[in-house]
Amino acid sequence: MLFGTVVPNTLQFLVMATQMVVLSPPLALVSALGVPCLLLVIGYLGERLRGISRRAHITAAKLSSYVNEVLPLMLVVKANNGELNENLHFCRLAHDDLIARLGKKKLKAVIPQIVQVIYIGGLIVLHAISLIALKGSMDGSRLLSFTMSLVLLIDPIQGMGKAFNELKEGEPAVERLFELAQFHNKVVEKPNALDLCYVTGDIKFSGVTFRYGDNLPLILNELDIHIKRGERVAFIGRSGGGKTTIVKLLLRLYDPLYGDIFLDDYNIQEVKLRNIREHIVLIPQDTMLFSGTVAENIGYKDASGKLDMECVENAARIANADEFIRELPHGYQTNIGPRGSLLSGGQRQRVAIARALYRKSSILILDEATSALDSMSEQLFRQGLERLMKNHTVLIIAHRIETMMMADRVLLVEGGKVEEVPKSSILSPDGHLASLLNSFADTGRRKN
Ligand SMILES: Nc1ncnc2c1ncn2[C@@H]1O[C@H](COP(=O)(O)OP(=O)(O)OP(=O)(O)O)[C@@H](O)[C@H]1O
Repeated sequence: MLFGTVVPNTLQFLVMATQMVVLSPPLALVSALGVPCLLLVIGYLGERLRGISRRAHITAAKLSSYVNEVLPLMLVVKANNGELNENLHFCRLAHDDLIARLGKKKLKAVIPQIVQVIYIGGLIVLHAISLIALKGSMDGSRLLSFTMSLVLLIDPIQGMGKAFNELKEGEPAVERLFELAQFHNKVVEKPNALDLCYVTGDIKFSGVTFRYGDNLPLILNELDIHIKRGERVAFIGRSGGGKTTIVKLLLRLYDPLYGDIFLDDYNIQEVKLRNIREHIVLIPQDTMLFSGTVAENIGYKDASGKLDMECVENAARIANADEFIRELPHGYQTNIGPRGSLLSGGQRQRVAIARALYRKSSILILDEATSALDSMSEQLFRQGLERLMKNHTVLIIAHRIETMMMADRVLLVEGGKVEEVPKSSILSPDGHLASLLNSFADTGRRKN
């Protein structure tokens, strides 16, 4: 823009203005009075364009975030006869976006015309005044040359105006970028953080108190837990009780308000963030796969950037996934579609186990899915899980009794604290835990 528009237009402007001063200094002075008026008009129109561009950015962002949200949920939309509603919602957002973009295009198209009309109007008035004022003191050819210079001045003025408007149009996008760049992550790694190459998997929460925001209730209140290396611990409790929050704090997605969390006796706030997440592998409730091949999904984020196919296949075999992967059209190189949509729920879960095995971490977090698989898939998944759990410290957010029984200890998360409950009480039909589990189930049923 600098060399394409600003420099040539400035040069042309200076040449024409000099010529006008040489031809008639008093007329040039009168003409110069018109420039600030023109700049004011261009400035005003530029501000309007900026406002309309900002609105167009917002409507486009709303439309794209809506599409991103609703497309993956298409199954839920169709199953609930929500097509009409979603269609209307989409049309409304698309219409808003269309209006904002059209407004921007119209203003951009009309700005040069407005500037031209004002300029030509000014030119005519100036001409009339000069004819009366000079009363023949300026000969016809000089007046014609002066007028021609004035006419040719419109091009550089419009060129500069266009450059100014392009700047104004781009300003909202730049402002948004600056806003994003100024976002500060609350979890900050210390400059001299430790590089922990290996951990055995011993975890300690000491007096951990946490809330998500200043005015939000405490989720954890002086929580103490010690999970020894190689231990399997199941967390149970009411929905919203804070089980997932414990896991998020361990991954250092948030920092506690008070208290400390230790990994192998190292306070995690003193350890490099990358290290913490290297040693902990998470299998979330909703298995997250990416569009790409099965092999890429199993070896997701291999730090070396190169997939070790032997390790990928080995992980898939242990996870009971190798057999179905080999039956796919291109085996491990089959593209599994957006979010792994070409695989069944059970297959996706086994790929997730294979991914966890590939990572070779020492701590495993399993957030058990609440929806059950069919019994064959469930059996294959559990077999894979059992093999994965070996040599790991395991934290399970458990919803089903079978999963609780896989753990060495069961911790009940209640009122911001944890209480260990004997496994025998899970199976006892009239025990304390049985009635609690029933009350969780009732809460779940009421929610549904
Ligand atoms: N990012 C967040 N911001 C504000 N509140 C949150 C956030 N995430 C969770 N919460 C709140 O914190 C509480 C504990 O949530 P958490 O996800 O830990 O529960 P949970 O025990 O894992 O529940 P579930 O069994 O239903 O998954 C809930 O009341 C929830 O609404």
